Amino acid sequence: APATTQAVCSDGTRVSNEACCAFIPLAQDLQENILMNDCGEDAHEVIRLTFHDAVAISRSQGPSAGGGADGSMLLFPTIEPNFSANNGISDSVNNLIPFMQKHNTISAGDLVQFAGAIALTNCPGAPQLEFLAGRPNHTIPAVDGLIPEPQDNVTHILERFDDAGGFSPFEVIALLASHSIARADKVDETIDAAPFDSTPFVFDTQVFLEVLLKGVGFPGTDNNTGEVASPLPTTVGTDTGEMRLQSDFALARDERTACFWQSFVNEQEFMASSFKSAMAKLAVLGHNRNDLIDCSDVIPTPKPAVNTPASFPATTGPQDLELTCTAEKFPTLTTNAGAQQTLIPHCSDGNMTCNTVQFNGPA
Ligand code: HEM
Ligand SMILES: [Ca+2]
Ligand SMILES: [Ca+2]
Ligand SMILES: [Mn+2]
Repeated sequence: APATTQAVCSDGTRVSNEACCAFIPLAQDLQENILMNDCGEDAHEVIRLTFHDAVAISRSQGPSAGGGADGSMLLFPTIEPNFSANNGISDSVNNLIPFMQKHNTISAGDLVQFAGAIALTNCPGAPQLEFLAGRPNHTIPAVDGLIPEPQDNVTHILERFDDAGGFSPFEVIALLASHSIARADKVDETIDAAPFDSTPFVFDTQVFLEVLLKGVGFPGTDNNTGEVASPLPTTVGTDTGEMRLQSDFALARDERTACFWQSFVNEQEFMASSFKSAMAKLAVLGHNRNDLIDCSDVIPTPKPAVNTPASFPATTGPQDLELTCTAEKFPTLTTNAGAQQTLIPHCSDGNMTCNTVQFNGPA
């Protein structure tokens, strides 16, 4: 039977609840004014913000520690963005603050999670996230110390995710699919936008492969907290070499998580659906799902996957794998041709300076 719908928005979109209509012009505004249909820097930063807003909640410390996915980062822009684990988050906070005034029926918590879901649709291969609306604006700033840092050990990271929202080790690794579309600006302040995999504009499984390879060097300086050697460190001009976070390195090799990590290599659908499930949990931290309205029908279909299998980047190969999961067979993958490391482009369109937006703001 055809799906029944409860409301038709002014642009003709059919939605299950009239309350979802307000998000359609917001999506358009976000794309036109910050995201520009690109899986670039601004999209990445907003996706990181969904995590840093949501994970700041604690089952052991109780409600006074923070309200989870509540938009506190936007509502208290001079407090949380100053925590060291949030270094760099001010860019996305300042970019989103103007949308609170322009779309003032939408709460800050909804804005953050919705903007992240829209940003993700710009990344080929990403899942269409669930989006639930109705997070209230009554909230408090989170306390410092709740955001995982790359120098944290595996025990600490797994305990933090459990304390935040009962995430399993499998769900933690699934969430790190996000590092397939991620670059670091602050871990090494001497370089800009150091990617965590060779395809930072595509939501693919390369990050799960590349973090398993032997590290050979650093894209910038070699003495940064939370960074270890990467397999593709060559930097030329604005094309910054790959950076590896110590936390990703450790999670890929630890006996509690290595098999989960390895299980995502070259498994695009499995990775995307596992990420989607874990993100559905993250996005409602601090709320009861049943109090929210399902507005998933306002999230567009993401750009399709590129559908190239995972492959060893040129200069690397199976001999560089550092596998600790013995329970699973590692997939057979091809190696890209080339005697030298292929540079990782700085912009998704191949240009040296990218189309990015930065609004000034209080953060
Ligand atoms: C163990 C947990 C995690 C740690 C230690 C961690 C750490 C980091 C660090 C240090 C950066 C670089 C920030 C900078 O220097 O600019 C980063 C970037 C990023 N992280 Fe994570 N992260 C974790 C989990 C997650 C999760 C669960 C998400 C899910 C949404 C996420 C999404 C991102 C994104 C999208 C970026 C890229 C931002 C950009 O390119 O500007 N991270 N992460
Ligand atoms: Ca929050
Ligand atoms: Ca990627
Ligand atoms: Mn960045």
